[in-house]
Amino acid sequence: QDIQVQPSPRQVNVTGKSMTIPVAFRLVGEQEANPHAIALLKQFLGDRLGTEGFPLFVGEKGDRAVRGAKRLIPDHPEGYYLSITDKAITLAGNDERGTYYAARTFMQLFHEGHLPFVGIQDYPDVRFRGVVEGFYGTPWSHEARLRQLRFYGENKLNTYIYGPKDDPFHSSPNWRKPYPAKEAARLAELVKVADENEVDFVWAIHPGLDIRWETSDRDSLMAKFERMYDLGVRSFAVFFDDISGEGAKADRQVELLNYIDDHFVQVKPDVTPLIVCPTEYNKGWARPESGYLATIGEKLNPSVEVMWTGDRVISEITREGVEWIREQIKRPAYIWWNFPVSDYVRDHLLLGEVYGNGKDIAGSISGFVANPMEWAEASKLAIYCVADYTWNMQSYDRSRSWHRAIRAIIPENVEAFTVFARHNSDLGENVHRFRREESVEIQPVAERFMKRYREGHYDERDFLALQDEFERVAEAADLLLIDRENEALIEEITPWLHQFKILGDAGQEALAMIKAGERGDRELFLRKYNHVKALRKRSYELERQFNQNPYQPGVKTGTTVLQPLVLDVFTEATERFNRQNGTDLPLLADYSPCKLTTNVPQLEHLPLQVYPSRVHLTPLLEVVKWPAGGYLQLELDDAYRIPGTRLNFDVKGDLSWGVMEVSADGETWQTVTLTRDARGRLNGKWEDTPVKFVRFTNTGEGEQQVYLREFYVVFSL
Ligand SMILES: CC(=O)N[C@H]1CNC[C@@H](O)[C@@H](O)[C@@H]1O
Repeated sequence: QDIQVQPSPRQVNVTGKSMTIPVAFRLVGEQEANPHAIALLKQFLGDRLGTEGFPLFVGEKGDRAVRGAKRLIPDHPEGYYLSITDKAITLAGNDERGTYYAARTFMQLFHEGHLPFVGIQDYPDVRFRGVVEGFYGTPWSHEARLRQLRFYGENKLNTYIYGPKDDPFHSSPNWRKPYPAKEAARLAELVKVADENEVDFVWAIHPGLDIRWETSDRDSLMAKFERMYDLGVRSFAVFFDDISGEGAKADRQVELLNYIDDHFVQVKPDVTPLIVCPTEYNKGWARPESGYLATIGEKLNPSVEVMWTGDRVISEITREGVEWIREQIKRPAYIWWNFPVSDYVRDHLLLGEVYGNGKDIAGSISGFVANPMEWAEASKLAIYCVADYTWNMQSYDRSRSWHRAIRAIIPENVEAFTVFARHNSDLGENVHRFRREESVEIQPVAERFMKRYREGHYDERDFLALQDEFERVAEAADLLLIDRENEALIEEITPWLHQFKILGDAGQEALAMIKAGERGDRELFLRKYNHVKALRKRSYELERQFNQNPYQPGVKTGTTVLQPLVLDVFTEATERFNRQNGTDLPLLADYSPCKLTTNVPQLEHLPLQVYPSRVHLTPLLEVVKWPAGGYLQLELDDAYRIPGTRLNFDVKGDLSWGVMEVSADGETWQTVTLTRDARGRLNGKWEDTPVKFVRFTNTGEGEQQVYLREFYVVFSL
């Protein structure tokens, strides 16, 4: 039968035969085997375990219990040999973790009262596999982390890197300070549960925002690592990402890292290799003239792992890309994959398939950890697939893995969640220009239908297919809203489920407008028209109510295919009705009264948040390199007074290198006086004459490195 094991094992020999599950098992090898594997088996087998019964041999290579299998155990870290015959069961690890993984696979083979006769030889492609909790935004809760660690144990992920950007004891201002007692106790519990699930709990520190290259700060960092060691932490990382100025200097960073390696990691008996996230962590930012990567490659102790996000901040990982960086840093890169992280598109859920990474990169990397969404349960879809991909790349099948992930996460509502996830996977326009497929199956139907509808002869089968899809959307939302099997997941996605229900209803009603219009049924048409407008209004209100944050507030769903389809159908049907009836029913406002132009590369695709009388630039999480002469310009759709504009670049020095100006025609400009408030933000206004343009320019001599924390313009007629 089809042996379904997650992640997909390397070598599986099945005989096609099986046996009914023995009523009793007796463990052989308990004294020597990995205690976590033994604990897992005892918990799983429960009262089936006894002194009599079917023999279950468990142990590591060299242990007596599994000496007969010695030659069959793969000679790879975390490898294992598993066999089930009518005589005995053997779970033999190449090391302790391998035995644990053999037990995890064994547990998955129980199927409908039977155990298959099978021989499995298995081991992972990638040495370090897992998750880096490294996003901006609300850090995961303690309970969410505990659930994550157990999930990693189930999926043979061996690494969890604790590095939430907004934890003040991980980053500034308190990285020098010990955790308060309550947080310390929680971290100690996480370390314990990680250990039980054979996961390395890596504690990361992010000192670069304010580190001083003096002995005192070096000692503070060492002291903090010692305290984390006392809490049980045995794996450590230093993140130097998203910083500028003093902290970004490669030679200083290397000096500190080598000191930590020489005086902490190498002297402790049980600490795994140090991991660093460099400041130049992607190829788009690597500047050979800076010599940064060359310094890392030549001077950083070879035992230190160096993280890398790929060719860009958010990017697919390719063989060419990992070979390039390997040359630069003189070691395999430890991949920090920025997916499904959504801290730069916070109004979207990223529930789609994991794809686009090379299947030929295993030999060129040392690790692969995914940076997830702040929505821990929702992130499990992608994490499950990353576990499958990093364990056995060649056999990885993006669709099979994704469907299995859904079944693993919400087994009672697979169909509904599949519909929901299909239409919540793309990011929409974003500053990193990273996109994902969405609504793949229905997209060609939607495109063909709209084209032919506009031409006046759509295919009824397409109409019915779209109607059916919108019905499924509405049904899925309601089924998931009452789901109680994974309450933590439903709690996270509830705002999006409400939005999804509205989308399903609006889609059906917009299609009903077409039929009413064709039948000349004015009264019905107007009912449907008003219902769609009401649904759109409810959607906007929901956007203002949930998931408010200073970056991308609100709740977006189906933004790539279904939402545009509803708008297109509504608009076309209403325009036809107006023509046929001489009416002037208004269309749905979906305009943008503001256009951004810039010559600052990192700002070129910055989405705008447009409100009736305000426009905000989406704040950026990374350091912005603003070249001399670099400008950012907003063009409004009309001439307005500017009762207020605010700028916050979070720079310590003054902003004498920059100037804010306004113009009515884009030719003659007037300078706006900016005054700094108590929080260092620059405020200005222009009420003398109405203007259409607002711009900010680096009029200085050199490049400036700033954080785009806030930039908005309030305008009024
Ligand atoms: C190494 C890295 O990607 N650092 C940052 C900055 N880039 C991506 C962002 O979305 C963050 O989540 C992330 O923590």
